[in-house]
Amino acid sequence: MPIQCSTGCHKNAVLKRPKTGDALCKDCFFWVFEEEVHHTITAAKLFTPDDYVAIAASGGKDSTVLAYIMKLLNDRYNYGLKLVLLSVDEGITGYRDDSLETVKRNEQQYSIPLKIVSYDELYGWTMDRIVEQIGLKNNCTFCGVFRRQALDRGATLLKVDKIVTGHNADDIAETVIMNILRGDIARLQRCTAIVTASEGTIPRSKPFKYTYEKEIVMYAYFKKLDYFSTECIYSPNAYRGYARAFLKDLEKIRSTSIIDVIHSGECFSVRDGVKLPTQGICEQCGHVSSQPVCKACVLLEGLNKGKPRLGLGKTSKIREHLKRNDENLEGVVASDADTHKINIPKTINIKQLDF
Ligand SMILES: Nc1ncnc2c1ncn2[C@@H]1O[C@H](COP(=O)(O)OP(=O)(O)OP(=O)(O)O)[C@@H](O)[C@H]1O
Repeated sequence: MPIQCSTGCHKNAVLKRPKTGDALCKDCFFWVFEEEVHHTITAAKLFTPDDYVAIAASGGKDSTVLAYIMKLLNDRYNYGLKLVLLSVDEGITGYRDDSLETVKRNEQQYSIPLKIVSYDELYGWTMDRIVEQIGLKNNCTFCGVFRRQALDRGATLLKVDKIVTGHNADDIAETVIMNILRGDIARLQRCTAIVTASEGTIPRSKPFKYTYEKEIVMYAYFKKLDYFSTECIYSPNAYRGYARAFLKDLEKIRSTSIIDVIHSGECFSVRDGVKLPTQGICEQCGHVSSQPVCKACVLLEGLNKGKPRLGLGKTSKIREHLKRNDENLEGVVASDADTHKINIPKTINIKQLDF
């Protein structure tokens, strides 16, 4: 016998909400999903009228749903935002070129203009070439550091006021766990912030901070959104994979685990007097950095000097060498043994969800 939607709308339920366990029909699910994101946006005052906002768009499920919902809420609630899609082409043949085709279709489907910046034009390197140098291990470090800066650079070119990313509640909870396991209190303090903004950078926010990944997948599925679902061919998911697996296990026992971990992260505070890194400007490229030379410049220097592992080891030592323009970098370059990898799939198959 069909189960009725728990809102009392008299329609049949088609899903069980992962966040609350409620049985809902499609329309009521769409409504609660959209209203929760609207609540997150308004409660945190993420935007002001006339803001020009770049949606960081990879073509994946999170940023595709984000682009769709930003447009929907902007129209429904008259936020008064001017929207633009901003994509970074990391130069990964057979992956990013295909996902960018999806973003190009989204540009037409949602009538939001698109700007693409590439690692090749910004750094003179594509990820394909970086992987040729460094191999599959550690390549995510390059990609993550370069992408962060590339988004900033693209946003500066566009002269936007704000950037939004599709980071969801699961991503944030994983980051909390990773920072605890690494004892990284500086990042632990920052990682749950819904807006990150340091002087001289364009503020970034996460409207999906409280949105479960499973619900984003369901929303995209029932709305039949056009998104790219293949995993990155170079990403074995590194350390994050362990945190992800741990969180998924917790979620099976207790559905609120994701939000609970985020709340725990928010409750941490650093004792007065504990020294934390301060943000400054990179001496080489002028971008924001907590070190005299930013990580992107250190990594680039290594690539250009034919020492791609530079920057993967103890960064303080490497920066000293860079300062002295030291050509002999032996002994400061990380070995393969410094990293641990695990292969855990990131996408959720909608058929595996518990309806
Ligand atoms: N190449 C890119 N260009 C623009 N934005 C990106 C790119 N890669 C990632 N992002 C932004 O960072 C967010 C988190 O990226 P992550 O790599 O964790 O992917 P994800 O969780 O699979 O998200 P998505 O489903 O949107 O790809 C994305 O939602 C998007 O907003």
